[in-house]
Amino acid sequence: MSNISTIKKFLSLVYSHYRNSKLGFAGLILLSISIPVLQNTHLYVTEKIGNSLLSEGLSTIIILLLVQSIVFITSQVLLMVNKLIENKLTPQILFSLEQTLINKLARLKMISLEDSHTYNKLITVRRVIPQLGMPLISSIFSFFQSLLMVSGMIYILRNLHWSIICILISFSVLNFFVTRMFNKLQLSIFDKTSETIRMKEYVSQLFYNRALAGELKIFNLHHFFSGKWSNLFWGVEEPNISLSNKRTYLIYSIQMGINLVQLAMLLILIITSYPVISVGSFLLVSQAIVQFQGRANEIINSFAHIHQSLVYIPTYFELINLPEEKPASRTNEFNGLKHQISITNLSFKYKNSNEKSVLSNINFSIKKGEKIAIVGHNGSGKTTLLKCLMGLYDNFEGEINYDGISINQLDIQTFRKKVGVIFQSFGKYPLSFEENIILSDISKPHDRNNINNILTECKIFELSKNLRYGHNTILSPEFMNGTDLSGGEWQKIALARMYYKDADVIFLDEPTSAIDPISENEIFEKFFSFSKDKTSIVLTHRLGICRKVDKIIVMENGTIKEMGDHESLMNNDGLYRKIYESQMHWYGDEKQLAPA
Ligand SMILES: Nc1ncnc2c1ncn2[C@@H]1O[C@H](COP(=O)(O)OP(=O)(O)OP(=O)(O)O)[C@@H](O)[C@H]1O
Repeated sequence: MSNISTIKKFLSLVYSHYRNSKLGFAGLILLSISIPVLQNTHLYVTEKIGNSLLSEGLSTIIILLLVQSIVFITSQVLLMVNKLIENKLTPQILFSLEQTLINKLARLKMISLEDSHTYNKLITVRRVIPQLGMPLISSIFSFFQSLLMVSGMIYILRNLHWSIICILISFSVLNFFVTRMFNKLQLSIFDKTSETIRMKEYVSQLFYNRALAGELKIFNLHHFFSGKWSNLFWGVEEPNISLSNKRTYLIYSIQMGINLVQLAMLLILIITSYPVISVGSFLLVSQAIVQFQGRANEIINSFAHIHQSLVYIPTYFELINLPEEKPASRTNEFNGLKHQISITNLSFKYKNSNEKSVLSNINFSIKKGEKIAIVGHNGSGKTTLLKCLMGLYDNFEGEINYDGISINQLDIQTFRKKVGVIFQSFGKYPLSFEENIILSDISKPHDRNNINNILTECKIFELSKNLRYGHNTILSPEFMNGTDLSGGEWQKIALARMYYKDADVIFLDEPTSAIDPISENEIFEKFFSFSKDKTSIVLTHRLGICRKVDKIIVMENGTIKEMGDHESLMNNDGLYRKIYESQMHWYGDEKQLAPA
């Protein structure tokens, strides 16, 4: 895409959010024409005043002074209006650019959200986004405004020798190339350090993370991480400092050169024109020479900013154009499972996992209302399988069909409305106790009785009553009057959150890992009565629940190692029996164990 069309595309994106601010944009265009005209007029009147000092009467001089004041005040008023419009549009445009990005993130495919390239681009864009909105538009206006002024000044300087204009212009051209070179160097530093910047931000967040505060103290990690942070900090800053120093030396040297040349020109002007030159002409030409360079620098700076933005705008568009998870083919509404979920020859690999399949050739089916447990050692692929079944990854091989329809063709909105989940690392939001529960379906009308019933089912009704502000207590001690819950209490909140949603297919990824075995038993009894007609898939390392499910899937290295109910797997004398035997004392089940 050419630079012009990139800018056009970006401006039309910005403008599409501001159809109502037509007046503001029209005002900016009008102002960018009238301000330089007035400023050149001011210069012209200054010349007239200078020329009148010796030759004209007092009244003419007073009139000219009045005209000069009016021109000056009007241009100040216009500059003020210009600034007021910019003040109004700056946050609005920033808001719309950020909002577009946030909304895009919500629609991105899970696979993009787990890709480091996406995050590198995000960090770049989030850093420069404040420069891409109104500052870019201002630079475009300022570029044309300064061009207009410089043209006016060239007219004023027309009587000087052409070489003077050429020298002035050549300094500006030199400035332009220097700025361009530094922009390029800055960008390459930015590209090279974006991963380090992200790591630095991640490490610095560790110091503010309440959940890690204890671990950092006990393992005495503060020193280790602050050393790491310090290396990362200087790893990012050192190349910038060295570049900034080079830039400063060069820019100031050029500026000093310019000042010397300006001085030389004025001397030449005086020596060659004395005593013919009038005071007015001398004032005009000397001001024009100085202002010419100032304006030429503004042209360079605005151009440099436009040029720099042109480097980042494509990254913004790359993010905006990342594939979304809602292709047109997803038209089949899902109103709940009627018959079964069938998984045929399912294989999956992560983009960054060295071509190694995390799931290989998985085959099984789940009938409506069945309760399934998926067990297996760490890293055997359980969570990945769950994410595929929930439709979070669509780049798998094989088939996942809900009632015969491929999951990749189900309408996402209706499908997600019917799916409930508790992830291993579920959200612990700094919101009130009640908000933490109703988050799973915020569109549902508020029903206090329903919420209380759910709290009773999840054994947290008493807890909610004992909190300082009851249901309104903020579950985060970092905030005023906030409090925290234990790991097990948080898991009960997550269960309550899942119950609150009227889901039809339920996925639980280790929902009770932090709950004591007795409460776990009670919770599962309740869960099975709650989910009587629902289809549930539970991932767990604690096999107590497996005695109550219809089917157990035992996974190893991304494949299904065993499948069946508790009795048949115990008779198998395989992996399942081995894991179960190691845990059965938790469930008082020693007596039930028959020799294989
Ligand atoms: N986003 C990812 N990118 C690359 N590899 C991943 C990603 N997520 C998981 N893996 C890898 O896939 C394999 C299976 O992980 P998964 O989380 O599915 O296992 P699991 O059986 O749920 O483990 P656990 O019982 O510890 O939760 C692991 O080797 C893991 O390192």
